[in-house]
Amino acid sequence: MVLLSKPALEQFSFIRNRKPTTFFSGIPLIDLSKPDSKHLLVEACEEFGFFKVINHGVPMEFISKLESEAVNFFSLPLSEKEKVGPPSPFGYGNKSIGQNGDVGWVEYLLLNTNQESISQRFSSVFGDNPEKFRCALNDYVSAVKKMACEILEMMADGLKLQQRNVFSKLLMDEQSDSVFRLNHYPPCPEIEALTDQNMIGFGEHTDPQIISLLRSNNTSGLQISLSDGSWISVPPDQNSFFVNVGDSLQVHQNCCFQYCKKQVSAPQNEHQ
Ligand SMILES: C=C1C[C@]23C[C@@]1(O)CC[C@H]2[C@@]12CC[C@H](O)[C@@](C)(C(=O)O1)[C@H]2[C@@H]3C(=O)O
Ligand SMILES: O=C(O)CCC(=O)C(=O)O
Ligand SMILES: [Fe+2]
Repeated sequence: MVLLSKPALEQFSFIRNRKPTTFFSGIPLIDLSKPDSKHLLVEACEEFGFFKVINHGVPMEFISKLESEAVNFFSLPLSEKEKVGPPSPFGYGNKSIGQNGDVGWVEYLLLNTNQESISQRFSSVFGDNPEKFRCALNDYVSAVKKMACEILEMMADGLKLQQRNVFSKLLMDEQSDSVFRLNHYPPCPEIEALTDQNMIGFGEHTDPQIISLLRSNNTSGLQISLSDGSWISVPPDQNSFFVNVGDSLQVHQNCCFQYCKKQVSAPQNEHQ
Protein backbone atom coordinates (compact mmCIF):
# COMPACT_ATOMS: atom_id res chain seq x y z
CA MET A 1 0.00 0.00 0.00
CA VAL A 2 1.28 3.47 -0.79
CA LEU A 3 0.15 6.45 1.19
CA LEU A 4 0.98 10.01 0.31
CA SER A 5 1.34 12.22 3.34
CA LYS A 6 0.14 15.81 3.07
CA PRO A 7 3.59 17.43 2.76
CA ALA A 8 4.43 14.98 -0.02
CA LEU A 9 1.18 15.84 -1.76
CA GLU A 10 2.02 19.51 -1.62
CA GLN A 11 5.02 18.71 -3.80
CA PHE A 12 2.60 17.57 -6.51
CA SER A 13 2.80 20.06 -9.32
CA PHE A 14 -0.71 19.06 -10.43
CA ILE A 15 -2.20 20.75 -7.40
CA ARG A 16 -2.30 24.47 -7.00
CA ASN A 17 -3.82 26.64 -4.36
CA ARG A 18 -6.08 28.58 -6.66
CA LYS A 19 -9.40 29.28 -4.96
CA PRO A 20 -12.44 28.02 -6.81
CA THR A 21 -14.02 30.86 -8.73
CA THR A 22 -17.70 31.52 -9.23
CA PHE A 23 -19.38 31.05 -12.59
CA PHE A 24 -19.33 34.14 -14.74
CA SER A 25 -22.44 35.11 -16.68
CA GLY A 26 -20.97 37.91 -18.82
CA ILE A 27 -19.33 35.85 -21.59
CA PRO A 28 -20.26 37.39 -24.97
CA LEU A 29 -22.74 35.27 -26.94
CA ILE A 30 -22.52 35.20 -30.73
CA ASP A 31 -25.30 33.75 -32.88
CA LEU A 32 -23.58 32.61 -36.07
CA SER A 33 -26.88 32.44 -37.95
CA LYS A 34 -27.27 36.23 -37.74
CA PRO A 35 -25.12 38.20 -40.22
CA ASP A 36 -25.27 41.19 -37.89
CA SER A 37 -23.31 39.24 -35.30
CA LYS A 38 -20.10 40.22 -37.08
CA HIS A 39 -19.97 43.50 -35.15
CA LEU A 40 -20.54 41.76 -31.82
CA LEU A 41 -17.88 39.25 -32.81
CA VAL A 42 -15.25 41.93 -33.45
CA GLU A 43 -16.21 43.63 -30.20
CA ALA A 44 -15.94 40.33 -28.28
CA CYS A 45 -12.48 39.67 -29.75
CA GLU A 46 -11.28 43.14 -28.88
CA GLU A 47 -12.83 43.57 -25.47
CA PHE A 48 -12.88 40.07 -24.09
CA GLY A 49 -10.83 37.71 -26.23
CA PHE A 50 -13.26 34.90 -25.51
CA PHE A 51 -16.86 34.23 -26.55
CA LYS A 52 -19.50 31.55 -26.94
CA VAL A 53 -21.11 30.64 -30.28
CA ILE A 54 -24.55 29.19 -30.88
CA ASN A 55 -26.16 28.06 -34.16
CA HIS A 56 -22.68 26.93 -35.12
CA GLY A 57 -23.76 24.40 -37.75
CA VAL A 58 -21.75 21.48 -36.38
CA PRO A 59 -24.25 18.57 -36.42
CA MET A 60 -24.95 17.12 -32.95
CA GLU A 61 -24.63 13.70 -34.57
CA PHE A 62 -20.95 14.37 -35.38
CA ILE A 63 -20.34 15.65 -31.87
CA SER A 64 -21.94 12.64 -30.17
CA LYS A 65 -20.18 10.14 -32.43
CA LEU A 66 -16.77 11.63 -31.77
CA GLU A 67 -17.48 11.85 -28.05
CA SER A 68 -18.38 8.19 -27.86
CA GLU A 69 -15.32 7.18 -29.92
CA ALA A 70 -13.17 9.32 -27.64
CA VAL A 71 -14.61 7.62 -24.55
CA ASN A 72 -13.77 4.24 -26.12
CA PHE A 73 -10.24 5.34 -26.93
CA PHE A 74 -9.47 6.72 -23.47
CA SER A 75 -10.93 3.55 -21.89
CA LEU A 76 -8.30 1.41 -23.61
CA PRO A 77 -5.44 0.04 -21.48
CA LEU A 78 -2.57 2.49 -21.19
CA SER A 79 -0.27 0.15 -23.09
CA GLU A 80 -2.61 0.32 -26.11
CA LYS A 81 -2.90 4.10 -26.03
CA GLU A 82 0.85 4.45 -25.69
CA LYS A 83 1.25 2.72 -29.04
CA VAL A 84 0.35 6.07 -30.60
CA GLY A 85 2.50 8.14 -28.27
CA PRO A 86 4.38 10.05 -27.17
CA PRO A 87 3.30 13.11 -29.13
CA SER A 88 6.21 14.08 -31.33
CA PRO A 89 4.58 16.44 -31.94
CA PHE A 90 1.38 14.49 -32.70
CA GLY A 91 -0.01 11.45 -30.91
CA TYR A 92 -1.15 10.30 -27.49
CA GLY A 93 0.14 12.14 -24.46
CA ASN A 94 -0.32 11.55 -20.76
CA LYS A 95 0.42 14.18 -18.11
CA SER A 96 3.34 15.71 -20.04
CA ILE A 97 2.09 18.68 -22.04
CA GLY A 98 4.19 20.32 -24.72
CA GLN A 99 7.95 20.49 -25.03
CA ASN A 100 8.69 22.64 -21.98
CA GLY A 101 8.21 20.08 -19.22
CA ASP A 102 4.68 21.20 -18.28
CA VAL A 103 2.54 18.59 -16.55
CA GLY A 104 -1.19 18.28 -15.90
CA TRP A 105 -3.74 15.72 -14.80
CA VAL A 106 -4.76 15.10 -18.39
CA GLU A 107 -4.35 12.59 -21.18
CA TYR A 108 -4.88 13.65 -24.76
CA LEU A 109 -4.62 13.01 -28.46
CA LEU A 110 -2.99 15.77 -30.44
CA LEU A 111 -3.43 15.63 -34.21
CA ASN A 112 -2.80 17.78 -37.21
CA THR A 113 -6.14 18.62 -38.83
CA ASN A 114 -4.78 17.74 -42.24
CA GLN A 115 -6.98 14.78 -43.21
CA GLU A 116 -4.15 12.47 -44.25
CA SER A 117 -2.26 12.73 -41.04
CA ILE A 118 -5.47 12.03 -39.14
CA SER A 119 -6.04 8.82 -41.03
CA GLN A 120 -2.58 7.30 -41.01
CA ARG A 121 -0.75 6.48 -37.77
CA PHE A 122 -3.81 5.58 -35.73
CA SER A 123 -5.27 2.59 -37.55
CA SER A 124 -3.63 0.07 -35.22
CA VAL A 125 -5.16 1.49 -32.05
CA PHE A 126 -8.78 1.86 -32.90
CA GLY A 127 -9.54 -1.75 -32.11
CA ASP A 128 -11.86 -3.77 -34.28
CA ASN A 129 -13.15 -0.84 -36.22
CA PRO A 130 -10.52 1.79 -36.97
CA GLU A 131 -12.67 3.17 -39.78
CA LYS A 132 -15.34 4.21 -37.30
CA PHE A 133 -12.97 6.39 -35.27
CA ARG A 134 -11.35 7.81 -38.38
CA CYS A 135 -14.72 8.64 -39.89
CA ALA A 136 -15.97 10.29 -36.68
CA LEU A 137 -12.77 12.37 -36.53
CA ASN A 138 -12.93 13.44 -40.16
CA ASP A 139 -16.62 14.43 -39.99
CA TYR A 140 -16.13 16.39 -36.79
CA VAL A 141 -12.91 18.13 -37.82
CA SER A 142 -14.32 19.11 -41.23
CA ALA A 143 -17.46 20.57 -39.65
CA VAL A 144 -15.50 22.48 -37.00
CA LYS A 145 -13.11 23.83 -39.65
CA LYS A 146 -16.12 25.07 -41.63
CA MET A 147 -17.37 26.86 -38.53
CA ALA A 148 -13.92 28.31 -37.87
CA CYS A 149 -13.84 29.67 -41.44
CA GLU A 150 -17.27 31.22 -40.98
CA ILE A 151 -16.11 32.92 -37.77
CA LEU A 152 -12.89 34.18 -39.37
CA GLU A 153 -14.79 35.49 -42.40
CA MET A 154 -17.37 37.24 -40.23
CA MET A 155 -14.47 38.80 -38.39
CA ALA A 156 -12.89 40.08 -41.62
CA ASP A 157 -16.31 41.44 -42.65
CA GLY A 158 -16.83 43.08 -39.28
CA LEU A 159 -13.45 44.76 -39.70
CA LYS A 160 -14.42 45.87 -43.22
CA LEU A 161 -11.35 44.19 -44.66
CA GLN A 162 -11.37 43.92 -48.45
CA GLN A 163 -10.52 40.24 -48.54
CA ARG A 164 -13.17 38.29 -46.66
CA ASN A 165 -10.91 35.22 -46.60
CA VAL A 166 -7.82 36.99 -45.29
CA PHE A 167 -7.86 34.92 -42.07
CA SER A 168 -9.78 31.84 -43.21
CA LYS A 169 -7.38 31.08 -46.04
CA LEU A 170 -4.68 30.41 -43.44
CA LEU A 171 -6.83 27.61 -42.10
CA MET A 172 -7.79 26.24 -45.51
CA ASP A 173 -4.19 26.14 -46.73
CA GLU A 174 -3.02 22.57 -47.29
CA GLN A 175 0.06 23.38 -45.24
CA SER A 176 -2.04 24.79 -42.41
CA ASP A 177 -0.60 23.98 -38.99
CA SER A 178 -4.01 23.88 -37.31
CA VAL A 179 -4.28 21.22 -34.64
CA PHE A 180 -7.02 19.12 -33.14
CA ARG A 181 -6.77 18.22 -29.50
CA LEU A 182 -8.90 15.71 -27.61
CA ASN A 183 -8.38 16.19 -23.87
CA HIS A 184 -9.51 13.71 -21.23
CA TYR A 185 -9.35 14.74 -17.59
CA PRO A 186 -9.46 11.54 -15.52
CA PRO A 187 -10.99 11.77 -12.06
CA CYS A 188 -8.68 11.74 -9.09
CA PRO A 189 -11.00 11.47 -6.08
CA GLU A 190 -8.40 10.07 -3.65
CA ILE A 191 -5.95 12.94 -3.91
CA GLU A 192 -8.68 15.56 -4.19
CA ALA A 193 -10.33 14.23 -1.02
CA LEU A 194 -7.01 14.25 0.84
CA THR A 195 -6.01 17.71 -0.23
CA ASP A 196 -9.43 19.33 -0.49
CA GLN A 197 -8.20 20.95 -3.68
CA ASN A 198 -8.92 20.40 -7.33
CA MET A 199 -6.26 18.87 -9.53
CA ILE A 200 -5.04 21.10 -12.32
CA GLY A 201 -5.91 19.38 -15.59
CA PHE A 202 -4.24 21.71 -18.06
CA GLY A 203 -2.33 24.54 -16.41
CA GLU A 204 -2.37 28.23 -17.12
CA HIS A 205 -1.38 29.04 -20.72
CA THR A 206 -2.24 31.02 -23.83
CA ASP A 207 -2.93 29.39 -27.18
CA PRO A 208 -0.45 30.44 -29.87
CA GLN A 209 -2.92 30.05 -32.77
CA ILE A 210 -5.35 32.56 -34.35
CA ILE A 211 -8.38 31.11 -32.62
CA SER A 212 -9.13 27.97 -30.62
CA LEU A 213 -12.56 26.39 -30.68
CA LEU A 214 -13.45 24.53 -27.52
CA ARG A 215 -16.25 22.15 -26.81
CA SER A 216 -16.70 19.93 -23.78
CA ASN A 217 -19.25 17.50 -22.48
CA ASN A 218 -21.23 18.96 -19.64
CA THR A 219 -18.20 19.35 -17.39
CA SER A 220 -17.08 22.46 -15.56
CA GLY A 221 -13.44 23.33 -14.96
CA LEU A 222 -12.50 25.70 -17.75
CA GLN A 223 -11.30 29.03 -16.40
CA ILE A 224 -10.20 32.17 -18.21
CA SER A 225 -8.26 35.16 -17.02
CA LEU A 226 -9.74 38.63 -17.48
CA SER A 227 -7.70 41.70 -18.33
CA ASP A 228 -7.66 42.73 -14.65
CA GLY A 229 -5.87 39.45 -13.84
CA SER A 230 -8.84 37.78 -12.13
CA TRP A 231 -9.83 34.21 -13.04
CA ILE A 232 -13.42 33.25 -13.79
CA SER A 233 -15.11 29.89 -14.32
CA VAL A 234 -16.83 29.32 -17.64
CA PRO A 235 -20.25 27.72 -17.19
CA PRO A 236 -20.23 24.53 -19.31
CA ASP A 237 -22.57 24.26 -22.28
CA GLN A 238 -22.33 21.11 -24.33
CA ASN A 239 -24.45 22.51 -27.15
CA SER A 240 -22.20 25.49 -27.85
CA PHE A 241 -18.61 26.12 -28.79
CA PHE A 242 -16.34 28.54 -26.97
CA VAL A 243 -13.85 30.56 -28.95
CA ASN A 244 -10.57 31.76 -27.51
CA VAL A 245 -8.56 34.46 -29.25
CA GLY A 246 -5.03 33.10 -29.67
CA ASP A 247 -1.73 34.96 -29.53
CA SER A 248 -1.50 35.31 -33.33
CA LEU A 249 -4.85 37.08 -33.60
CA GLN A 250 -4.05 39.21 -30.59
CA VAL A 251 -0.97 40.47 -32.41
CA HIS A 252 -3.15 41.31 -35.44
CA GLN A 253 -5.68 42.89 -33.12
CA ASN A 254 -3.10 45.21 -31.65
CA CYS A 255 -2.31 46.61 -35.09
CA CYS A 256 -5.04 45.65 -37.57
CA PHE A 257 -8.10 46.08 -35.31
CA GLN A 258 -6.98 49.49 -34.08
CA TYR A 259 -6.08 50.53 -37.63
CA CYS A 260 -9.51 49.44 -38.89
CA LYS A 261 -11.21 51.28 -36.06
CA LYS A 262 -9.45 54.45 -37.16
CA GLN A 263 -10.48 53.79 -40.74
CA VAL A 264 -14.09 53.37 -39.73
CA SER A 265 -14.35 56.22 -37.28
CA ALA A 266 -12.42 58.90 -39.18
CA PRO A 267 -12.48 58.13 -42.90
CA GLN A 268 -12.31 61.77 -44.02
CA ASN A 269 -9.25 62.47 -41.93
CA GLU A 270 -7.51 59.53 -43.52
CA HIS A 271 -7.76 61.24 -46.90
CA GLN A 272 -6.62 64.69 -45.83
C1 LIG B 1 1.98 23.77 -22.19
C2 LIG B 1 1.88 23.96 -23.48
C3 LIG B 1 1.23 22.99 -24.42
C4 LIG B 1 1.06 23.81 -25.65
C5 LIG B 1 2.33 24.62 -25.66
C6 LIG B 1 2.34 25.15 -24.22
O1 LIG B 1 3.60 25.59 -23.78
C7 LIG B 1 1.32 26.30 -24.12
C8 LIG B 1 0.22 26.17 -25.18
C9 LIG B 1 -0.19 24.73 -25.46
C10 LIG B 1 -0.96 24.61 -26.76
C11 LIG B 1 -2.47 24.82 -26.61
C12 LIG B 1 -3.11 24.72 -28.00
C13 LIG B 1 -2.63 23.50 -28.78
O2 LIG B 1 -3.23 22.35 -28.23
C14 LIG B 1 -1.08 23.34 -28.69
C15 LIG B 1 -0.60 22.21 -29.61
C16 LIG B 1 -0.46 24.65 -29.00
O3 LIG B 1 -0.05 25.02 -30.07
O4 LIG B 1 -0.40 25.41 -27.83
C17 LIG B 1 -0.66 23.21 -27.25
C18 LIG B 1 0.84 23.07 -26.97
C19 LIG B 1 1.26 21.61 -26.94
O5 LIG B 1 0.52 20.73 -26.52
O6 LIG B 1 2.41 21.36 -27.32
O1 LIG C 1 -9.72 21.17 -22.29
C1 LIG C 1 -10.08 22.35 -22.21
O2 LIG C 1 -11.23 22.67 -21.88
C2 LIG C 1 -9.13 23.45 -22.53
C3 LIG C 1 -7.77 22.95 -22.85
C4 LIG C 1 -6.99 23.98 -23.57
O3 LIG C 1 -6.95 25.11 -23.19
C5 LIG C 1 -6.23 23.56 -24.75
O4 LIG C 1 -6.29 22.38 -25.15
O5 LIG C 1 -5.55 24.44 -25.32
FE1 LIG D 1 -5.73 26.37 -24.52
